[in-house]
Amino acid sequence: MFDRRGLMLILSSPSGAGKTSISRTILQQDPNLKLSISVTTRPKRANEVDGVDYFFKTVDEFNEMRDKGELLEWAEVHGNYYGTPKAAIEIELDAGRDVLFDIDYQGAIQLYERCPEDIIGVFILPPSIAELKHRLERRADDSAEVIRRRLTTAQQELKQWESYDYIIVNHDLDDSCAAVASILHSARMMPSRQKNLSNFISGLQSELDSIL
Ligand SMILES: Nc1ncnc2c1ncn2[C@@H]1O[C@H](COP(=O)(O)OP(=O)(O)OP(=O)(O)O)[C@@H](O)[C@H]1O
Ligand SMILES: Nc1nc2c(ncn2[C@@H]2O[C@H](COP(=O)(O)O)[C@@H](O)[C@H]2O)c(=O)[nH]1
Repeated sequence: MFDRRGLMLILSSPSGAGKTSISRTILQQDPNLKLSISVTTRPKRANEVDGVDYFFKTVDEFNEMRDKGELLEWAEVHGNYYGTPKAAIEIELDAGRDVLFDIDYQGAIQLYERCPEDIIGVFILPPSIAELKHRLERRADDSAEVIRRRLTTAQQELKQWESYDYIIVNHDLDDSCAAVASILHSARMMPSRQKNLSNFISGLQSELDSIL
C-alpha cells in the first residue's frame, strides 16, 4: 500500500543449524524477497551453481573486490573468505525489495553498525549439538575434518545470540520457515518502514474533518 525502502533480513547460525534450508523455502514463497549472493573463496560443492549459491572467487579476486570497497561486509569463516557485494544490495533496497543475508555473526555485526535502521537479525539454533553434528554429517558436503572445524567454530558463534533481534530453535523446518516469514511480515509493517504513512494519515484526518 505504501512505498517503502526494502529491509535487510539476516539469518545467522552455527554451520548446519539450517539457515540455508530456511532461506530456500522463504525465498520461494516470497517474490519481494531477494537473496544476497555472497562471494567466497571456499571451493564449490557438487550441488552448488556459480552465481546462484555464491560467486566463487580466488583469494586474489576476493582481495581485489575488498580493496576496491566493493564489499558491504566481509569475514573469514571456517578458514575461507566470504563477503557481500555492495552494488546489488542498494539496487534491491531502493526498489523496495527486501534482501535476505545468509551470513555469519561477524558480517551481521558489520551490517548492524553500517545500516542499523535497515536490519532485522534472526539467529537460528539447533535443537542440540548431537543433532547439529548429525545434520552436518547427513548433508555429506564436508569431510570429517571440515565438520570438526565447523563444530569448533560453533563454540564462538553460539556466544553471539544476544546481538540478534530474534532467536529460533530449528526443530521442525516448516515451523521455522513460518516463524521467519512471520518476522518478515511484521517488520514490513513497522511505521519507520512505510514511507508515505504520514501523508496517508493526513488524508484520513482530512476525510474525517470533511464529514464531521
Ligand atoms: N529442521 C530440520 N530438521 C532436520 N534436518 C534439517 C532441518 N533443517 C535443516 N536440516 C538439514 O540439515 C542440514 C544442514 O542444513 P543447512 O545446509 O540448511 O544448514 P546451514 O545452517 O545453512 O549450514 P552452513 O552454515 O554450513 O551453510 C541439511 O542437510 C538440511 O537438509
Ligand atoms: N560474513 C559473511 N558470512 C557469510 C557470507 N556468506 C556466507 N557466510 C557464512 O559462512 C558460513 C559458511 O557457509 P557455507 O556455505 O560455506 O556452509 C555460514 O555461516 C554462512 O552464513 C558473507 O557474505 N559474509
